[in-house]
Order: sequence, then C-alpha cells, then structure tokens
Amino acid sequence: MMAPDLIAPSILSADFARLGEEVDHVLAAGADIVHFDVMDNHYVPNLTIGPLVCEALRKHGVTAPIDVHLMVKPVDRIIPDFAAAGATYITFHPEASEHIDRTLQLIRNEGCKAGLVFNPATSLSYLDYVMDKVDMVLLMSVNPGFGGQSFIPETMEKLRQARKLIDASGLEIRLEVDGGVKADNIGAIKAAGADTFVSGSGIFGKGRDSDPHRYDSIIQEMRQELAR
Ligand SMILES: O=C(CO)[C@H](O)[C@H](O)COP(=O)(O)O
Ligand SMILES: [Fe+2]
Repeated sequence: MMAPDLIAPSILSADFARLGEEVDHVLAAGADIVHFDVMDNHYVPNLTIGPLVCEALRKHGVTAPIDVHLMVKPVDRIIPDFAAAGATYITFHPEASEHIDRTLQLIRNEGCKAGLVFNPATSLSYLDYVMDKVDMVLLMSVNPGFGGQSFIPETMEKLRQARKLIDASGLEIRLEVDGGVKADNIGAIKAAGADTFVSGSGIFGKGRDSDPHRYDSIIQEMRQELAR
C-alpha cells in the first residue's frame, strides 16, 4: 500500500532574508514537510546552510518534519549536529560516505530517520544490503547542487525500479524525488511510484510578493494533480 503523498518545499528557493516567514507561509498553504538542502562547496559546487539554521527554524516555532538533504563530504561528523538541531529525516549520498551502513546506523542512533540519495547516474544497487536500515529512498531527478534545473526524464524508469524494490521489501520506506518537480509533472512522477515530492523553484520560484496566495494556489494545484 502506498503511503500518503507528502509535498516537501525545498527552502533552497525561498527568500533567505525572511526564511522563518517563508516556511510559515508554505506550511500554512498545506505543505507537509520542509526540505532542507545542505551544500558544502566540496561534494557539490554550491554552499548553503547548516545546523544553526535548522535550529533557528525550530526556535521560530516550526513543528513540521524537517527533511535534511546532506550534500556534504565527509558526512558523519555533521549528523549529530543536525539531530540536535531538530532534523527529522537525514539523507546522504552514498558516494559521500566511507561506510554507508555505519552512517545509516549513526542517523538512527541519533534518533532521526535515515535516507540514501541517488544521483541520476548512481545505481540503486547501493540498497542491496542496507534496505532494512533505510526509512527514505531519495532519487535525484537533477544533478545535485542547484535549484531550478530541468527534470531528467530517465528518472521515471528509475522510480519504477525503486518502487518495485521497496514494495518487495515489505518495509515502510518513503520514495522521494528531488529536482525539477512542478505542478505539470507531479502526477506522472507519482504514477511512476514516488510518494514524497520535493519542489523548490516550482513553489517558491516567483516569490509571493506579487500574489500573497501564490503558495496556497500552487500547493492546491499540486494536490489536485496528485489526486487525479
Ligand atoms: O537538492 C536539490 C538540488 O541539489 C534541491 O532540493 C532541488 O534542486 C530542488 O529545487 P528545484 O525544485 O528548483 O529543482
Ligand atoms: Fe534536495
């Protein structure tokens, strides 16, 4: 049985000068979880935000799950800091960890849900011996590092493969997709097997200054596409 759909706005495309307000607005508009992109200018060619910002969102009053997508190498030493800062999910790229099994266990031992992230050219075979230590499989539908890129169509077939693996495992594992997700492709992405949808520029893209109800209408449109 498929888990309920979750819409996860990526704050990478939010207005960082008003981050707390942006997160409040998007959650009030009906988003389910907050996708938090952490980039280190080493594993990926961009630099973003760390545990202090995650903690600041919790202090601001955000109670929704925070989905921390680590694009950092090495990965292990930052995990306890994110757990202490209030992360709910912590996902990482297998290429960024020397010991994937150990990193997954570290995340769960810190009290968070653990996930593996697959770049467009990364094989799903990384799941082979760790399926029971994973709460989330995240398929990148762009190469990581930047918001606003186009969805890579080959992701659809990979999603179908990942859905089969998850269903065959009988475990409760979310299948998330990240990169180029918009209202006009979210329905097809769900049909391919995803249940958790990250969208950055698709939600925050134009800002809400021109239309204060923009986040409500875009999330409503996504929900309608998911319900078809
Ligand atoms: O992990 C990411 C990039 O590495 C972002 O989550 C992703 O790109 C979201 O942005 P958009 O929806 O604009 O593609
Ligand atoms: Fe992401």
